[in-house]
Amino acid sequence: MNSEKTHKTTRTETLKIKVCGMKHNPDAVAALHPEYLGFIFWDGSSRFVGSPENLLEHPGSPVADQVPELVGVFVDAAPDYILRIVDLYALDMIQLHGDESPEYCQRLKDELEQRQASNPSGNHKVKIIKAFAVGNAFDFDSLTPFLGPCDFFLFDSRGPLPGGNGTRFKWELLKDYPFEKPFLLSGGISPDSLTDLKGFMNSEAAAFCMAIDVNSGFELRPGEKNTGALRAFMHEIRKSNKPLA
Ligand SMILES: O=C(O)c1ccccc1NCC(=O)[C@H](O)[C@H](O)COP(=O)(O)O
Repeated sequence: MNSEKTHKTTRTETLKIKVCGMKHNPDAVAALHPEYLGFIFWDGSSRFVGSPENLLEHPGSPVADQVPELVGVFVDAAPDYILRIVDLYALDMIQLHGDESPEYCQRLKDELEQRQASNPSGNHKVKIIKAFAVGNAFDFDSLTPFLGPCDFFLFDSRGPLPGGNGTRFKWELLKDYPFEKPFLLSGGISPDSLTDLKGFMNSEAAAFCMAIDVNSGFELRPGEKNTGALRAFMHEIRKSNKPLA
């Protein structure tokens, strides 16, 4: 076994769960204690949480008992818009789900760090997730410029929409992932994915996978999650959720 392989089969963290596309029942989903809850701030999505004007009428967190970390999902949005939503919703993470460049990500990171530094009570670091759409092949080297500005990567399936397409990509492509940057696995995950997920979790492709992202595969309608299906799914994942030795 070469040293690269030895290194890549050591997953030391248990996998976390992100439930994305919250709109109609965020509190019920938060009560299941996923580690992350995602809210879509792109008005082309059927899961769009509302216009900034609506949000201004309801400032503060959309989740009453805010245990999970809150993730705002944006698609090629103006940085000022993102920063406004970060404040309104007390976001913990920003997920960039469009064609944002490394320079854009860096500017956003700088802005967030400046705001953190100028807030005397603020040790709250807002993290950046950059999402990438994966087709039949993927050039991981193209991600090198994103390593500095981004805290996490997210791999989703390429499709007609920027996200929420409900389709899977070939997870085995991730065995060629060359970085140590933790990533989220996303795209078309549903209750039917459990067997494949267990296989994935035990494969070297999952070495740097930090979370599983679920969305349309657990919906009663766009933005309303099926909490029964989620509870059963999360139980199964957590039961078999051991880091590799
Ligand atoms: O979910 C959406 O409507 C959406 C729209 C535009 C950009 C991103 C969006 N979702 C972001 C996510 O993180 C989803 O969980 C991810 O795309 C996977 O969705 P699905 O294939 O439905 O599981």
